[in-house]
Amino acid sequence: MILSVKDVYKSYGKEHVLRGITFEIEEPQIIALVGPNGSGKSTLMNIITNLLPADKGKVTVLGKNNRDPNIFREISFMQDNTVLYDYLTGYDHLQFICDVQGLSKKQLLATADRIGITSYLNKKVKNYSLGMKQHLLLAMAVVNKPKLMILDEPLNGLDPTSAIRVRELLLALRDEGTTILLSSHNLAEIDRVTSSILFLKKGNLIQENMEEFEQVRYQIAVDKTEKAEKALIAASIPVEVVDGRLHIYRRDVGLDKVLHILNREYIVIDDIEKKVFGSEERYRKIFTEAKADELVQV
Ligand SMILES: Nc1ncnc2c1ncn2[C@@H]1O[C@H](COP(=O)(O)OP(=O)(O)OP(=O)(O)O)[C@@H](O)[C@H]1O
Repeated sequence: MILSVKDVYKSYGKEHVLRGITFEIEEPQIIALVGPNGSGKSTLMNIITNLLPADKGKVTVLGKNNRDPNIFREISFMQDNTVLYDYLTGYDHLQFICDVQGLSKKQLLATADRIGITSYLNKKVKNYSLGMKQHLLLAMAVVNKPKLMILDEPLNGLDPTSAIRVRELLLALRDEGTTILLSSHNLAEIDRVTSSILFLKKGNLIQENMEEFEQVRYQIAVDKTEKAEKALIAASIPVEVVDGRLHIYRRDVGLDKVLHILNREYIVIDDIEKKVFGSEERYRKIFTEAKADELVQV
């Protein structure tokens, strides 16, 4: 078991932020924690890493109680950039972690190189841009080669090139066997990296696998819509016609089969558009349409 969170409650005064959160991560993967501002994502991450005590509940990290300080040899926690010191350099920050954890200078420099921060490693953090700070925080989270990384909004403030780099880094780390629990408001990026999402709503958790809700729909414009629709229905392919375009879900059939049938009927294809219904649509459904009694406690 990589992470087990059991029945965790947390209130600030009368505000009940977490109302019995339970979930487990068994296999290495990237899993996202998603919810509106103030829904309790940072609170949950702080509790998992024992920076904040829960009112009730139990957290086990890599088989150890999260109160065991030794867990930080195998996990890391990337918080927001308020944890950085303006008058220290990036190198100083990394060196501190390396000193505490007995890691070599070679490992420090290799990490800086991997994250792409070598060119500004010796500058003071007060001169860093938001993106540079994010990269330093990531380097600090990676340097001890953790089995579990907990990342609070790692994609915040990154330009598209940096976001692509960080996404590739996260996928590479996952392939190396690292489990990553990350919070993000960037749902398009989440679609690209995660296999599972934990939606936090009103203190409860709704856990969903991307495979289960992600849908791909092809919208095809053809010269003879009615003829195409009949041919597809005759081949038992479910199709809807919306605004003169054929709508077909990938879960029902492969695109190659559809194209084969249209070709066979001498139907000319003007345009094909692929639409992915991912976490953004799911988010909208959960946070704007779902009623409280639809919430599933996992
Ligand atoms: N130390 C604290 N004292 C009192 N209330 C707090 C404290 N920390 C957080 N809260 C409240 O708990 C709720 C959850 O905050 P939290 O920061 O965990 O949310 P979040 O999902 O991480 O938000 P965001 O997406 O904006 O980062 C908010 O209503 C916040 O005001």
